[in-house]
Amino acid sequence: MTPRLRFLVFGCGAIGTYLGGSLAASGQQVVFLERASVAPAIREQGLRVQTRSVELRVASPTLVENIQQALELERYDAAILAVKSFDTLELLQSVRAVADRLPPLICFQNGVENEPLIADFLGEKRVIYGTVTTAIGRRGLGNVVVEKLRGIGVANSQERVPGLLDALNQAGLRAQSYSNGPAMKWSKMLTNLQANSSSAILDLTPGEIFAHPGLFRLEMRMLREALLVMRAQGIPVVDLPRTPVRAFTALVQAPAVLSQPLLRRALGAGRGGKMPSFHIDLHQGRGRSEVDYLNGAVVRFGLRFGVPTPVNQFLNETLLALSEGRLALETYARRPEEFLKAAPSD
Ligand SMILES: NC(=O)C1=CN([C@@H]2O[C@H](COP(=O)(O)OP(=O)(O)OC[C@H]3O[C@@H](n4cnc5c(N)ncnc54)[C@H](OP(=O)(O)O)[C@@H]3O)[C@@H](O)[C@H]2O)C=CC1
Ligand SMILES: CC(C)(CO)C(=O)C(=O)O
Repeated sequence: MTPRLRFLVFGCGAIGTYLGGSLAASGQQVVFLERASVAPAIREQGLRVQTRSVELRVASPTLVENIQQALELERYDAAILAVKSFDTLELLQSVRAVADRLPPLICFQNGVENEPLIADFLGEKRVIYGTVTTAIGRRGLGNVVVEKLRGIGVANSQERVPGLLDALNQAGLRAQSYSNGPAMKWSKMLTNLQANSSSAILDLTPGEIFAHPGLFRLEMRMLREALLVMRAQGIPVVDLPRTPVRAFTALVQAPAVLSQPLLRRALGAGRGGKMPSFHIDLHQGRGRSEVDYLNGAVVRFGLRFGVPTPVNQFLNETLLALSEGRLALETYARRPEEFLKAAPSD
């Protein structure tokens, strides 16, 4: 058993509860920083992580509501960043003044722009690239279910990473180390892009989207744009924990007769029983969406590297308009033909 490590977890939502709850249940010291509006209720109820075989419970988790309280309690070995990408900037602004007292942040968020932003605010030494391929559903405050256990990835960019990996593995999180952080994050983004925005916009399951020939073609064009943007930057595709991203990429480039049935099956298995996160956020009326950090990132990097990305731009703009209430939810709901008419042509 490695010595007890001290973790600070930013955000006690699906991923924060899963990672931090698993670490706490395995004997590591964990402090969660959550919003003041929900922290007392989570503290009272405790944490619950339901896996297929066991239910982990943390009866009295330590929750704080601001960074000063967190720093009064401990000196940390690592922090875990588990807020949505649209909350990263506000969080970094709230901790910037105490940057020199913070440990490195392992960034487990989806998207490819969080780590550079953390480095800008807190310095290169305080960022470790991370990824989660296990799918987690949120049942309530501090209450999550492991929909599909795969693992997590952590870039081996600092001396302390092997010790952190041991602790993560002892907690059953199936951690693997990666030598190329950006390749890990971009490869994860490829998997997140699949049927995510289209499922939210159309209110269809990923299976329904991949079964429709026109929607399938549009998805493949969107993914090929993302692959070209990666290639323009010299970022390779890598496999992720129990996620064969390279084989997936080969299928995206193959003829539809071959790829469509295989991708339909793989996509069904990919997210467990969970609808893609953009669908959940849109239909829960969250008012914000991570789409601008996934499809939107493809567009921004495409502009920078001279790669046209019209399909990603269309999906990003449409889903942002729906999320912000500028477009009615019914506009394309279960109306693939209308949606395809509005999409950029081949
Ligand atoms: N769920 C999954 O299966 C996976 C998710 N991810 C990624 O992990 C990241 C986190 O996602 P997920 O856990 O699902 O998101 P959730 O919305 O479930 O959790 C984020 C939590 O952080 C809280 N929060 C936001 N800002 C702050 C802040 N400044 N201080 C304290 N708490 C804050 C949020 O509160 P509030 O809701 O009030 O804003 C919320 O409770 C995302 O980037 C996601 O894409 C990656 C792999 C799998
Ligand atoms: C389910 C998973 C792991 C893959 O798409 C994910 O990243 C998410 O839900 O945001």
